[in-house]
Amino acid sequence: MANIAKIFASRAQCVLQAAARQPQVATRFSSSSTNNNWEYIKTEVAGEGKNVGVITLNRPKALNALCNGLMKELSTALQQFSKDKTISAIVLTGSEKAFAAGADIKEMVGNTYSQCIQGNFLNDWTEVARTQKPIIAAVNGYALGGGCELAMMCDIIYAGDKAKFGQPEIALGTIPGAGGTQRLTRVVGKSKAMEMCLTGNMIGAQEAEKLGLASKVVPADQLLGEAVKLGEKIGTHSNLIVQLCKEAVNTAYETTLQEGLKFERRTFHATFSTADRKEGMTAFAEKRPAKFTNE
Ligand SMILES: C=C(C)C(=O)SCCNC(=O)CCNC(=O)[C@H](O)C(C)(C)COP(=O)(O)OP(=O)(O)OC[C@H]1O[C@@H](n2cnc3c(N)ncnc32)[C@H](O)[C@@H]1OP(=O)(O)O
Repeated sequence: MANIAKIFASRAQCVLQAAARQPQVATRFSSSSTNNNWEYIKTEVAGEGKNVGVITLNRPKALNALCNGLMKELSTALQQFSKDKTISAIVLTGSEKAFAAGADIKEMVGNTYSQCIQGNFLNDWTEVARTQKPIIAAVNGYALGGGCELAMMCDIIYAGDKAKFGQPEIALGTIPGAGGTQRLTRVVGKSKAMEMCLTGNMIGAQEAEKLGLASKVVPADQLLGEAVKLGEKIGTHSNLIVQLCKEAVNTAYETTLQEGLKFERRTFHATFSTADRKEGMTAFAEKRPAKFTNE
């Protein structure tokens, strides 16, 4: 028992991310501190405290179809924001017409079975789901196929009121390959996931919210601002504890209830090895705002 507590405590120390956070105010963007030598994406930092990393998929002519080059840039940008101690949360967005219209059909049309197997096609997309910091998908327009799967790899989905989600791979003679049959089913249940995957029919933003796929629907032109505000709100808390909390929620999708409850309990116990847990509770008792140090 003591050993397990120690493992979790040391893990808590290992994932330490120091960052100065600022209170939530208006949304502000700046690209000055980020690398913008990208071909398929744009990156910037946003928020009053410049602690929200924003990645915009930027391949408008192909409705942000997720070609290899785009996915490689996305992975790199996610890794950069993950390592950046000033960043508390990441927003991933696209254009007003398309978050992403799926994997690039023209790029994969000539793929053979042996190439897919030997290259483990689409495996590198999992970088998104492996990211330790919270990622908010801000979805306007089409999120289809790999686009819907990409949104579901994020932690929270905010949808613009014209967003459309779907898994249309069946119409191409294939099936979802990056989580569409798995993550979607866990979120919306078998009947709806089966209907979407077997027909290729899209659902709108309101229905996505009703089903729990999106947590909020906002007017399209306010979407990015709302997503950044959410990132800023998350950033007012300890980055360290946010990371542990994200891991605990994600564990609910990976394991049995009993194992998940055990993981949660031990992670909860591990927070008692952190300075931020002590500070959070002390600040409450002293009726003052907490000053987290991510330790
Ligand atoms: C993980 C896997 C296996 C997958 O994701 S498979 C792909 C799943 N996604 C899809 O099947 C959606 C494919 N796209 C579409 O059905 C239609 O483009 C939409 C989204 C309904 C939009 O329709 P429209 O508004 O009429 O735009 P449309 O003219 O089709 O698209 C604009 C351009 O983007 C291109 N494009 C759109 N989606 C694309 C995709 N997934 N891959 C490659 N190119 C794509 C399209 O070919 C066109 O290019 P061009 O102007 O050179 O002809």
